[in-house]
Amino acid sequence: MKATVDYHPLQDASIPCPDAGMAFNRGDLLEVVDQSDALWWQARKLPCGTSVAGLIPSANMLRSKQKDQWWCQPSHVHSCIRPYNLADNEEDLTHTDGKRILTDMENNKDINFDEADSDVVEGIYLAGFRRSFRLWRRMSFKRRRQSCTSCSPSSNAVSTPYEEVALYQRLPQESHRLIILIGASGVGVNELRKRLIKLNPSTFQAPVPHTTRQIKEGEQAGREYHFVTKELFEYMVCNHRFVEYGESKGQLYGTSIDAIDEVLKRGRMCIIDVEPPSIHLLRLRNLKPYVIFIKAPSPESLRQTRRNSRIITSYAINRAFTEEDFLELEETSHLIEAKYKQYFDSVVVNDDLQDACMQLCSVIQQAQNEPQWIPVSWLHAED
Ligand SMILES: Nc1ncnc2c1ncn2[C@@H]1O[C@H](COP(=O)(O)OP(=O)(O)OP(=O)(O)O)[C@@H](O)[C@H]1O
Repeated sequence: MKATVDYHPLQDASIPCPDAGMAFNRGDLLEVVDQSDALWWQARKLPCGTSVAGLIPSANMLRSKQKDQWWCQPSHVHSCIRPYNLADNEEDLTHTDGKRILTDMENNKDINFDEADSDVVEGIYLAGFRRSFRLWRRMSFKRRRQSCTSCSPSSNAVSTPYEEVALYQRLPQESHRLIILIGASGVGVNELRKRLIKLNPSTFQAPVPHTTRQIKEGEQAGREYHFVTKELFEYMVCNHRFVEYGESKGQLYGTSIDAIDEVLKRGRMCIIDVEPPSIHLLRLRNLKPYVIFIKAPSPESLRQTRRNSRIITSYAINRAFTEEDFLELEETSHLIEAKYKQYFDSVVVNDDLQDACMQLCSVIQQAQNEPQWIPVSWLHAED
C-alpha cells in the first residue's frame, strides 16, 4: 500500500504499544504483513532490506481518527480550481502587491508575448512553449496561489488513507505512461522539458494547447495551438476535456486530455507540466501517469546557478531573477513538496542543468521500461 497520510506513533495516544509503532510519511510504500486485527495492522516499509515490521493503524482506524481531525490538516474542498468566469479577469490582472499587471504590460508595449519561444528541431515543431500559453499559466498560478494556501490536495485521503498498489511493467505494445513534471514556477520545468524534447524530438512530445485567440501569420492550426472558437472551448470545458484552462488578455488557453491522447496514440512519450492540483484529473487508468517533482536546489546553489538566467513573470519577459523571486520559488517548492509528495514517483533536483536533464532522461526511461508501483485500480481491464 502507499500511504496518503503521515503517521507518528509517538503522537498517538491510542496506540497500545507506542514503541512497537511504525512511523510513516505520505508516499511511503508499506507491505502489510498482518491484517488480522480490525484496528491495528503490522507492516514494513518497502524496500524492506533494513526495515522491520511495526504496528500501524488500520484504514478504518485512520478514518475514524481523521474524523477527530487529529492526524492531518483539516481537509477543504479544492476551491482554487474554478471554472472560467469573466469576473475572474480583474483578479488575473492584479498582483499580490495590488499593482495592476495590465499597467505593467502597457508600460512594455514593445513586448511581444507570443513570439520567440517556438522551435523546430529536425523538422519537428516543439509545441506548448509559446509565451502566451506560459504567461497564462503564470498568471493563473498566481491567482490560484492566493486562494490556495490553506487548500489540502488530499480530500481523497480521507476515504483512502492507504492506496493499494501493485507492480506494473509496461508491455512494448502498450502506450507510454504519461510523464508529468511538477515544480514551482521558475524552477526550470519548461527548460528541462524543452531540453528533453530537443534531445529526442521523435520520442518526446508535448501536447498542443488550445486557444481562442486568432491565428497569426506564420502559424499553423494544430501546430502552435488548436485554434478554436470561444463556444467550442466552453463546450469542451463543460465536457471536462481540459486538464487545465484559463484566461489571459481576454483569450482562453488550455491543455486538453485529447491533445495528450493524440501524442500517446502516435507512439510518443507525452511530457506535460501542470499545476499540482491537476494531478488528480490525470490519475487515469489509460494514462498511468508517472509524476516527477522538479525540486529547487539548496538556496546557495539556486542563486549561484541562476545568476545569468532570465524568467518570464506576469508582467515582464526575460528579466533577471530577483531575491524576491528566489524566496518565492523556494517557498513554493517546499509547499508543493509538503502537500503533494504522496503523488511523486520520482524527485529530480534541478541544480546543474545538464545533470538534471540527464537524470530526468534516465528516470523517464525507467518509468517506461522497468516495473513500477501503480494503484491497483489502474490495472483493471477497461469496462
Ligand atoms: N539548472 C538551471 N541552472 C540555471 N538556469 C536554469 C536552470 N534551470 C532553469 N534555468 C533557467 O531559469 C529560468 C526559468 O526556467 P523555466 O522557464 O524553465 O521556469 P519554469 O519552471 O518553467 O517556470 P514558468 O512556468 O513560470 O516559466 C530560465 O531562464 C531557465 O533557462
